Amino acid sequence: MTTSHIVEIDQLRFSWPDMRGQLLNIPQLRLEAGSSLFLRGPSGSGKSTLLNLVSGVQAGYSGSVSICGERLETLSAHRRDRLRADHIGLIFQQFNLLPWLSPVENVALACRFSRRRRDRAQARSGSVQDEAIRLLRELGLAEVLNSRRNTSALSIGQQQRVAAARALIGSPELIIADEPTSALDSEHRDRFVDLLMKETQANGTSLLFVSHDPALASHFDNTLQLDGITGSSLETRPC
Ligand SMILES: Nc1ncnc2c1ncn2[C@@H]1O[C@H](COP(=O)(O)OP(=O)(O)OP(=O)(O)O)[C@@H](O)[C@H]1O
Repeated sequence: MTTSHIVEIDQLRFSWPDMRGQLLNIPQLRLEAGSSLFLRGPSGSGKSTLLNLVSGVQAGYSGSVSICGERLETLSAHRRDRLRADHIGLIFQQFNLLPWLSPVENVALACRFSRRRRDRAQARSGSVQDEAIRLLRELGLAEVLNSRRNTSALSIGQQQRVAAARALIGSPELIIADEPTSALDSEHRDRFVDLLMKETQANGTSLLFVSHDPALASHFDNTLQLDGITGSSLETRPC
């Protein structure tokens, strides 16, 4: 990797086929290693679409999107999948955990798709399993390690922290979190964001975090406001 920018966007324009006007129009965006960006905007303004472009799931844009120095539009779908597995940890709104697996197995799963993350996890704790346990402990989930419950028996807040541990294992350069706090009350929400921030800062990991909730913006280095088709733009500014 030859750049300190984990995400680099230049002249990005995107619209869905049946849309009048551009949904996304981002002249330039840089996310440095270890920095955090809060992405907000009204429903339908294109937040999830932007995350899908950045994570290489959605193609068909003009301009350039680079992750860890690799321009996604020059890569095959297979190379984009590889890049995502190796360098991006994803936390989804619905967590997407496998309910029949234990919390440790869910966390370890991320290393199954990436030798790079597996090697990093092993280097840190001796084995993927021990690194999963370390992360779950760090995230305040020691109690679920001692129980034999599978993941579906956990509370929403516990599932959310399992999802965060799964995103963090193997130290990917970028964590992308899509509305991970929408099911939480304000106290649990703040605690979760603080924990996530602490873990990403300790690893020098960049964080791209989407939420409707403006109260969270103060936790982040920068805010990007999307205005959808009407304004179709954004500004990056310190909070
Ligand atoms: N696969 C798709 N095909 C066509 N249009 C789509 C598709 N996915 C999203 N859209 C449209 O793109 C616009 C932006 O959707 P997107 O989900 O990115 O917004 P969002 O800001 O994440 O919204 P929310 O906050 O409600 O999740 C919406 O008008 C949506 O209907």
